[in-house]
Amino acid sequence: MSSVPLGSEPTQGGMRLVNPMVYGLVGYVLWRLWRFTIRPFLNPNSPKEIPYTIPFIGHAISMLRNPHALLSSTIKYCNGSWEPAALTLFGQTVIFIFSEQDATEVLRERPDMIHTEHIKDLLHGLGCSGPGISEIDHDHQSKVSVSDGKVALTNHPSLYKVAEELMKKQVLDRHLGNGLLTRTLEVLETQIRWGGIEASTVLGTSEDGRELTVSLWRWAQVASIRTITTAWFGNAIWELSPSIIDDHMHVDHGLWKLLFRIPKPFAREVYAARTRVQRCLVGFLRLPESEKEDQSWAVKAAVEEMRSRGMSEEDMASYLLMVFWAINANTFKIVFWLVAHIVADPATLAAVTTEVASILSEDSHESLSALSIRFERNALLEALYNEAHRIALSTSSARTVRQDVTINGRIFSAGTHAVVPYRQLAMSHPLLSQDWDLFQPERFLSNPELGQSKSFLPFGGGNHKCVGRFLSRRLVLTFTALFIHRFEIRPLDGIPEMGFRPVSSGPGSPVGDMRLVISPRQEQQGST
Ligand code: HEM
Repeated sequence: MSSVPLGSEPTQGGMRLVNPMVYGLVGYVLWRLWRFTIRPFLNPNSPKEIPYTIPFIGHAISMLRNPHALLSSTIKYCNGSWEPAALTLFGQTVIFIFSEQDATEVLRERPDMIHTEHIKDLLHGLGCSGPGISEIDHDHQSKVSVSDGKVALTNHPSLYKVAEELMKKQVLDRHLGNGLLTRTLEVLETQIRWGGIEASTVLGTSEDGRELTVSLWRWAQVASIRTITTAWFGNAIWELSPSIIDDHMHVDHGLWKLLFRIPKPFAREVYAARTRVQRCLVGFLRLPESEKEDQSWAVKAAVEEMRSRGMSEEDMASYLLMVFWAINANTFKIVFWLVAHIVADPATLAAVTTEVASILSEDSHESLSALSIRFERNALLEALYNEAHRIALSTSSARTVRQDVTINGRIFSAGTHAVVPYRQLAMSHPLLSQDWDLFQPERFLSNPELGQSKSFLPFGGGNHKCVGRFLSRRLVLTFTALFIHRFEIRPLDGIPEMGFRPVSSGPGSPVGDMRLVISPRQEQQGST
């Protein structure tokens, strides 16, 4: 048998294969050395960069799988210093802010950071065209004739700025705000009547018809979304689309797919739901004014503004879809967690029942608005409400850095994004983080100022703080108080686990449901 000498043909072919692999490996090692050792050494004031394995993809897969686990390990990697840390998500550098001091700086109104890049991404995800996004995002100028045939330039602020002011005025102006609140509570009240329970909420009826088994998750959705939507858009919207609540849920659930621009074949459900809501909103735009006289002032004014700018009906519908999503995305989740935690603990249920009964017995002729203020001022209800927000926290605020800026000694480079994840921000506070996974309203009861802590921002902070925070609080507390006052409640399940989406669109949602057996309280039939 003749032996094959070393260095003959087959080995050269092997070398050809091996060479690119060796070059690749060397290149990869050099890249890591540069990126995670040399560069940080040369830029000691940049936020700490968290190493990753796959270039471009960075931490995106971990973020999609479990955002909070990724952020916890990031904080650990920084030795629990709560320093800002940079993660890479699909080629973009995102600096996560964890401390109260840094969050306050990032959230305050400042020229070097903008929040509209994220609004543009959201609008794109909700189907708005390029020209529509540009109209919504850009200030522009137009010529107007002045005296003697002369022409002057006049400034038009972007639609987003105009519409943001309309929203603020709608909820914060005394007259407009009170009107909206009254309407919200009126509709809400009809959702918590034995005779007003929506069929989709009911899972079963006892033989004698005196008890119903209901889905708490569905009830929270239906009551909140129906209430808020009716108060903002008026009743006619329900005639245009009976499925709008389910469609909203699909959009909310799959929003991250729209934001990450996942192709349609892999995200059919969310694209189909988005199309259905858009069609409904186009229908809403086409309704004669006489059929939507009960719409809110802000929606009417925003539509007039969009029409005066000559926007297409489709882009107007995408803008309204963004409003529809923003006003409806979060409140029902807090309703769910608050009621779930109260009814799961007999002692808490008994205490709340007593408190609510005492508030309601004080003056039986009080308006719902006046009652809702008294629910809000009740120390126990307030502590429970804050604790429900704390345990479900998952909202975040995002800003884009326009030009290099130094924040508390760290340089944030132009083009990077800064995100304040409110769950981790709260975890940086010793009282909020203590026994994090346990529902302990006592932490707020014994420290009433904790609810105002700058580490506890479920509604965001700074200039873009949620405009619906007061309305949402009234709605959640009024729902909870009347629900507990009007029904005998027996939970069939324990409190479900909390699930979080890859791109947080608000508080966590339950994984599963909580079934409740309810019957009307004898003494409540016919009264409040
Ligand atoms: C539990 C309920 C809610 C939570 C947790 C919540 C949370 C938030 C957060 C964190 C922000 C700030 C986003 C940022 O900094 O970019 C925000 C903004 C906003 N929220 Fe809410 N929200 C809730 C309910 C509502 C309701 C009921 C409305 C409508 C009445 C509403 C309307 C808005 C609007 C219009 C903005 C944008 C404000 C701006 O950019 O200036 N929200 N919300």
